[in-house]
Amino acid sequence: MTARPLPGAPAAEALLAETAARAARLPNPPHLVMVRLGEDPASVSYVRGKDRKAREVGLSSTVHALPETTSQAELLDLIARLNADDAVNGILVQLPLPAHVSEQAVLHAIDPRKDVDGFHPLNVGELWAGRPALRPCTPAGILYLLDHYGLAIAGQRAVVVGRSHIVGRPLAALLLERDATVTIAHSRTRDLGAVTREADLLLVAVGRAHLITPEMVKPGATVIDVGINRVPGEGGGKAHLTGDVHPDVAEVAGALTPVPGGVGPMTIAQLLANTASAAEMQASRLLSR
Ligand SMILES: NC(=O)C1=CN([C@@H]2O[C@H](COP(=O)(O)OP(=O)(O)OC[C@H]3O[C@@H](n4cnc5c(N)ncnc54)[C@H](OP(=O)(O)O)[C@@H]3O)[C@@H](O)[C@H]2O)C=CC1
Ligand SMILES: Nc1nc(=O)c2c([nH]1)NC[C@@H]1CN(c3ccc(C(=O)N[C@@H](CCC(=O)O)C(=O)O)cc3)C=[N+]21
Repeated sequence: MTARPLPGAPAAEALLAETAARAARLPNPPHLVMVRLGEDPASVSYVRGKDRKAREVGLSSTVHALPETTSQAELLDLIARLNADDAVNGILVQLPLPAHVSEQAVLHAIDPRKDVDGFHPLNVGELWAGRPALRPCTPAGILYLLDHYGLAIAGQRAVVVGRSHIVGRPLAALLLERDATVTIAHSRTRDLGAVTREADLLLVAVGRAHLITPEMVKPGATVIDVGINRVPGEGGGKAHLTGDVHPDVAEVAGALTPVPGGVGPMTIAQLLANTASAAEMQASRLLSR
């Protein structure tokens, strides 16, 4: 048996088309502002990809590429100006930040109504309370992908491997909201394979190439591979990307997302959908004040 592939592109295209239609209904194109510090190649490439897609769907997008040495005070000052600017609907500060800048201070500073990453503590709290709010892009994008392919969530045994604030924890919250029975595994989990083998729906966000091997997967399970690992090319050849899930898992799983081309495109599409949501909420607030 070989697992049904779950490519991100068709699901991402559907979400991007919905977003373009919502953007066209607003008086002005939703405006996303992204801020990055330094020249980390992965961050440069991700921000460029988001900026390009934003324009494709009729959003406006501005990138502030600041030097690595930018002080925390300067960054907080920029965020304050973006918060106060009614022409800015969404703000994203690319992570990770340099060590001299407190991630917590930055994420607290962003106006929760413009927090298109869903990382502000107010939005985190609303998420766990099951109330409407801006939701983190990778987890929300994964749920959209599951729905797009008609894969069941309610009543399923879901195992999330990884408990980061950007993927694992919010993903667990969204699955719980959709009535899955959720387990969160992490680096201190004993006998990881025994836990993952219980999963009808296995979602892996760790950042270790090929951590999940076939004997760790229940036959027929749906496997979502969030990991993005850069593997240097052999003998100085070109580097390539690989996931947290071993390719042989395709022989056991019922369905499996590829890396690249799986969850990554969903993250970008969801970010733009969140920007449209933020703009819609702000437009209705401006009308009523
Ligand atoms: N496709 C996409 O859109 C995105 C992809 N990513 C990718 O997803 C991966 C995870 O990212 P992120 O969540 O930010 O990573 P973090 O490094 O923040 O978190 C990794 C998590 O994995 C856990 N972990 C580490 N080793 C093991 C192990 N051997 N067994 C079980 N759990 C383990 C850690 O546990 P503990 O808490 O105990 O330390 C931690 O909770 C990365 O490859 C990243 O590049 C991230 C965001 C978006
Ligand atoms: N404030 C903030 N918000 C984020 O959402 C955020 C962040 N910081 N920091 C880093 C992580 C990572 N992330 C990805 C986005 C797109 C792809 C993506 O498009 N991946 C392509 C491949 C891209 C490539 O070729 O390098 C794919 O999987 O097909 C991957 C990873 C968002 N993150």
